[in-house]
Amino acid sequence: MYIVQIASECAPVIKAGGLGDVVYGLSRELENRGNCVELILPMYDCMRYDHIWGLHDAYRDLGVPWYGGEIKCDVFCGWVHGRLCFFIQPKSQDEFFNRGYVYGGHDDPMRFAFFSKAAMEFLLKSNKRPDIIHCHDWQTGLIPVMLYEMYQYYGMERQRVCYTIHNFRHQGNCGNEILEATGLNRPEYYFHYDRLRDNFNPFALNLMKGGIVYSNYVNTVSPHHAWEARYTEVGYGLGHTLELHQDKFSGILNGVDYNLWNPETDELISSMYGIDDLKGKAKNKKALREQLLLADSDKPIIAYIGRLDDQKGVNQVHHAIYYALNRKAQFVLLGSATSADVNAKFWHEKHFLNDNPDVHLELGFNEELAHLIYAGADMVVVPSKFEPCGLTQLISLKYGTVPIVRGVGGLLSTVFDRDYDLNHAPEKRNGYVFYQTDNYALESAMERAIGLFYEYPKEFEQLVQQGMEYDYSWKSAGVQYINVYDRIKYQY
Ligand SMILES: Nc1ncnc2c1ncn2[C@@H]1O[C@H](COP(=O)(O)OP(=O)(O)O[C@H]2O[C@H](CO)[C@@H](O)[C@H](O)[C@H]2O)[C@@H](O)[C@H]1O
Repeated sequence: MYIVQIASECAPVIKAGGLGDVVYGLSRELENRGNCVELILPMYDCMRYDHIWGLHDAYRDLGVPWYGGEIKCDVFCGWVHGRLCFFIQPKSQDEFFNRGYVYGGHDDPMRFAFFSKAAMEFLLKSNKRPDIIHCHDWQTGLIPVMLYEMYQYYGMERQRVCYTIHNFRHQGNCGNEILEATGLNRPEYYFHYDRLRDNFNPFALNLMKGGIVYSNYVNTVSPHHAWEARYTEVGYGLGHTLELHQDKFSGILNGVDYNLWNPETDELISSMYGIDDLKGKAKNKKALREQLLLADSDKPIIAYIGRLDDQKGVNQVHHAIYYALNRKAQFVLLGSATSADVNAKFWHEKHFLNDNPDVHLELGFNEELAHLIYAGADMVVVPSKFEPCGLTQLISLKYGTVPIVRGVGGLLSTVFDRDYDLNHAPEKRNGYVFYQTDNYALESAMERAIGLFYEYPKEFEQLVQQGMEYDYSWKSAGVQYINVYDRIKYQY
């Protein structure tokens, strides 16, 4: 099968979070299964160009219709760790992707609507006719809309779209200028509730809703979150739309790319190790302490890695730092804030804790350090308010780092409480789970984990190994996505 992935991120060349990991890892898995996979991405100025091999011209002066005129784009092509990627670089004064950031512009819907339009023009004009176009999140929600309403009449009538939602919180709400810009026009048509009109703001279009309505198949990234999105508030207003389109909606649990995330082969950590030899893990703990200037001691290291965002339960992340310190544990945080106030709060905290030898807060994005933390920490906390899948706990399990998570979304489907999970035999349990959003719930789970570490080290080590035994690779998800593609390929 010929599959084109269109997305705003692909690790490691451009990664703001888990979306990038998934786009890369899934593409690799699909190729390993004998499919031809290509990726289309924006050409950001802030990409990790050192991860692109053989970057060269693929299409000069691609004319992309925009507001009745056109914007010329150059399309470059190169390999990102073996994946063939096309990068779209618009030549316009808007400088859509030359701003030193991936997201965060006041005109983000316009930037990514342009990207979506340009990706479709590129497919059309370079005569690429994939069996499947796989789009991700609101940034590419307009692609199935444009395919169905325009491009099928230009010769792309056989292409089918799979649309994956990684985060319902961000839906790409915008006004009807997007319709004018992309040439879709006809606001009276698109502003219908059955099409793109936002379910709650009658004056706004919703790009994610467009993706749901027009795609041949829609999924989110875990079965439990698929249920939550339909029936609880974490669908952020799209529950009714999902209900209407339930026959083409499901949840497929993400995998982790064990080529990149595997302590037995990871070159970014200080000492490689496997399930049968955890001495290497102890060396990484030492290396982590040395790198972050933490005191050498017998204490466990508890970590948090992730965006510092309301979704991730920032207040509980903050609480976890102090609880860990009170309970004789060390704490390492690696995170980048998504809002100015959270950023200020954690910078304040970093200064306040600067001289404490048991804590290190690293504010920013650092892929290399993330590897060392996964390898060197004993436990990781994930107190998310909602979590469509969550990769942190999956990576942690592979690195023998015990996850302490809130029981929501994909966290609930992948972490099984050592003391209380009645659905799994004791030897299949792999972490700690709490449910409520208050600090006591988090404390009780942390307390149990720290207690086991100090009081029953052998049992703690066994828990570590039980976690490492889990296989959360892309194998299973790869099969499920191919089944979806097969199902929609001949659909009319
Ligand atoms: N400061 C930092 N420095 C280095 N690395 C960092 C980092 N902050 C985060 N990361 C890395 O980024 C990834 C984050 O994965 P998450 O699953 O938490 O994704 P996120 O919430 O962004 O994405 C959404 O999409 C993914 C993918 O579908 C879903 O799993 C998730 O639930 C959903 O919210 C991990 O690989 C983590 O190590």
